[in-house]
Amino acid sequence: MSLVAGIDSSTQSCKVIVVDPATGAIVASGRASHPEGTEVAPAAWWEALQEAAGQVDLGDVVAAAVAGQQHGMVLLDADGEVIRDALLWNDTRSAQAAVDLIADFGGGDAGAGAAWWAEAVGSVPVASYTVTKLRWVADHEPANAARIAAVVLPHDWLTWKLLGTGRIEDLVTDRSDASGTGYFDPVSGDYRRDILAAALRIDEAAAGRIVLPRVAAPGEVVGSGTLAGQSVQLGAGMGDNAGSALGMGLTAGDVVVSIGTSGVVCGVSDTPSRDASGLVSGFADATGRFLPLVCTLNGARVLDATARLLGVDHSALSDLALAAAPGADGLVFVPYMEGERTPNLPDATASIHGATLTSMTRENLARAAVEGIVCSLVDALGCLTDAGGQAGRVLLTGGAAASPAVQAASATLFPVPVAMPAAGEYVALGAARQAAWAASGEKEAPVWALPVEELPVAEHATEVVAAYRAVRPWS
Ligand SMILES: Nc1ncnc2c1ncn2[C@@H]1O[C@H](COP(=O)(O)OP(=O)(O)O)[C@@H](O)[C@H]1O
Ligand SMILES: O=C(CO)[C@@H](O)[C@H](O)COP(=O)(O)O
Repeated sequence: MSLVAGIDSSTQSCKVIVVDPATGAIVASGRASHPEGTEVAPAAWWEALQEAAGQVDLGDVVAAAVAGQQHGMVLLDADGEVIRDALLWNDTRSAQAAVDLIADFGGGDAGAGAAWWAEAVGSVPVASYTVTKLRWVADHEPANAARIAAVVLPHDWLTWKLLGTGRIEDLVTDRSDASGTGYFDPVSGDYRRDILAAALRIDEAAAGRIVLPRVAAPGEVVGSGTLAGQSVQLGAGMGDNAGSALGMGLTAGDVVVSIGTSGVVCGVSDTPSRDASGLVSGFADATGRFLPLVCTLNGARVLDATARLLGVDHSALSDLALAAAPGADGLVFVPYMEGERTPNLPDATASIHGATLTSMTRENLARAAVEGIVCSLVDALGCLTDAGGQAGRVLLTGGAAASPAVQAASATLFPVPVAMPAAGEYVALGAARQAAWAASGEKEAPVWALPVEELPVAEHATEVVAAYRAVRPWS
């Protein structure tokens, strides 16, 4: 039987799954960790991919695709060598570059600049986007900037490594990941060389000579490559959030809430999003549609830190949280531990409110951390719907979705029903689905069932969200 492989090269790890293309059933999986930090040598992703792929039998695999963490800036010189470590989506050093780029295109006026960006590329820059990282390199590392021959994203670079030609002219990407760069218009499907030029402070002729990966069509075979010794056909790959949307076969009205390193709320749409407030990113999906998305910097790692502090594992942290009453006896945790992206508060820190001699218990702290993350994503869902997004149901996914306490808090805090897709790696599954699509040569992706469990509809704990909103540092 012919099989396909899906790869999820995300912030903390690389996962490889082997899938039956007829049903979408996962027959094998492997995983390897990525290094800590917001600045990473791309070679570490390649090593992790080899390690994870080495854990599974690829003998019958005929096609593969890579989904990757979005926005990371990978700079290549004319020989295809990496110029400096990649700056990841959660590296906030380019926050001022974002402010400057907005002002530059608004004649010095931030509001006009934001409107210009939303119209030009669907999103208003924040530190996460590749374009701001390029400006940062131009301003702080001119010698590196002068060597740039190609700019790619993590998934583009891995796909190119799998293709194995070593020629930067063979770099390829897809519309979903290109739409997170800040210099690609997801509506026209064209790169904006004028924006690239402005970001790097070079003229447009020079920007025109920089190789940007060719934007392949959804379902296209971009070439043949080698995955851990196995010859495979390669799909174009995608950004990881477009991957989970494709893996779940997302339809209008269903909203993915992912609690991985990032917190993400997104849905598919036939129409582009152009939110000049900057809260909603107007990305593309991996099928030819759009993927309006709200992303926070503080997802599962807030629970990692809380569990570490309390000296417990995730299972015990969940037990502690469930032992406390909803609202944690007034303890409120605003989880902006890594600064925040939505809202754009790159220098923010986390804060704990309502601590008294009685409320400051281990149970309440665990509960407040869980509720803080979920409330930040309730805010994110509000951003999406305020901008016109539909939300009939939440599909909860990402590493922290395995926590019973997170599931319980989600069921009571989101204002719409919450469902749990059956345990699975949906980003990698989306990549596998694209690989199956490419290998089939069909016009549409194969249809795979999505088993879900609806979480019991509990009474909505609006007072918990209200208590959170009363103390978060914005309104
Ligand atoms: N049962 C759990 N409860 C809470 N957090 C968890 C649990 N299992 C894993 N995590 C956390 O989820 C994160 C990994 O999720 P994942 O979606 O794979 O992240 P990413 O895609 O960003 O690498 C880690 O921070 C991990 O500690
Ligand atoms: O920046 C974004 C989306 O805009 C993040 O969602 C990254 O794509 C990283 O994803 P995870 O590793 O947290 O899944």
